[in-house]
Amino acid sequence: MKVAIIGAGSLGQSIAKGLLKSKAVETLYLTKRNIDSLNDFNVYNEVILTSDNKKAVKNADVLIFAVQPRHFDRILENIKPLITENHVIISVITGFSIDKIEAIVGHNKNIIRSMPNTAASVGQSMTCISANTKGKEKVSIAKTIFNSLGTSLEIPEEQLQAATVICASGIAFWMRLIRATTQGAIQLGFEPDEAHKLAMQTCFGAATLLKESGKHPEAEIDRVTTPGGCTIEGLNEMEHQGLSSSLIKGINASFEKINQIKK
Ligand SMILES: NC(=O)C1=CN([C@@H]2O[C@H](COP(=O)(O)OP(=O)(O)OC[C@H]3O[C@@H](n4cnc5c(N)ncnc54)[C@H](O)[C@@H]3O)[C@@H](O)[C@H]2O)C=CC1
Ligand SMILES: O=C(O)[C@@H]1CCC=N1
Repeated sequence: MKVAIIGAGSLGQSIAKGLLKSKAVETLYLTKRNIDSLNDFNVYNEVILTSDNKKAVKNADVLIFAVQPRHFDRILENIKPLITENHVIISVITGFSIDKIEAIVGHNKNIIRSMPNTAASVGQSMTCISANTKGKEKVSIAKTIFNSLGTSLEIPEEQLQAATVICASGIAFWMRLIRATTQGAIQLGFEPDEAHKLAMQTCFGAATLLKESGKHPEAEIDRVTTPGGCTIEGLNEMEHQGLSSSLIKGINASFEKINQIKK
């Protein structure tokens, strides 16, 4: 597969690292206005760094757009004459609808709108994808790419804003929970690096338990909570302080915001 990442910034580089790690690409073009900061990628034979988007579009089959929303229209207009019916256009750009992309490049192009997260760089992204009518035939290509960076799920485009909150912003939400747990562990007497390790691995273990057992979180909670013990004491105090409620309210606030900034 010949892939181009147009706009290799923070997320674009996460995707590039994941694709290189999983050896999913034969050639990988990385474009950016100033490519100096991409020098770390020079060690890979399959990577071509360029600030020329047209060169990347001409030479790649799959185009992954990872620029800021405000730059996307102009970049698409610029390369539009070079986009063919064989290209697979994948956008990871927040809030930029398939309708808007079709209005620029045409309905007859394969368009996939996606929302990965930054864990793509370590092969653990949860990526949601939606396609236009023509792009439906190419969903399997997008899935191959995103499954090489973690797990993917095809959803209706109307749910993509919600998926952005849960999966993309979700990385930040989970980081904050890990940080809070770390702070709690330091208060209990652990050194910061030990506290961080305990919090991280316990979080990883909890997610892995659910993934591998297929159980509901509450079933795993029941296995930990000794009647009259310290776990239920802690859990109930967290709920009295609004743990679940504040997470749900935060998710809703984030969703309201993303709908306000939608293009
Ligand atoms: N799924 C997620 O976790 C996240 C998704 N996003 C979305 O991903 C997109 C990219 O976000 P970031 O990577 O954080 O942005 P960024 O600003 O780090 O990266 C964008 C890159 O595009 C480059 N660029 C600008 N104009 C260009 C042009 N004409 N040709 C080639 N490159 C050009 C910039 O130099 C920059 O390196 C945004 O649309 C954002 O909404 C952003 C953050 C997280
Ligand atoms: O915070 C934001 O608005 C973007 C969308 C998801 C992650 N970052």
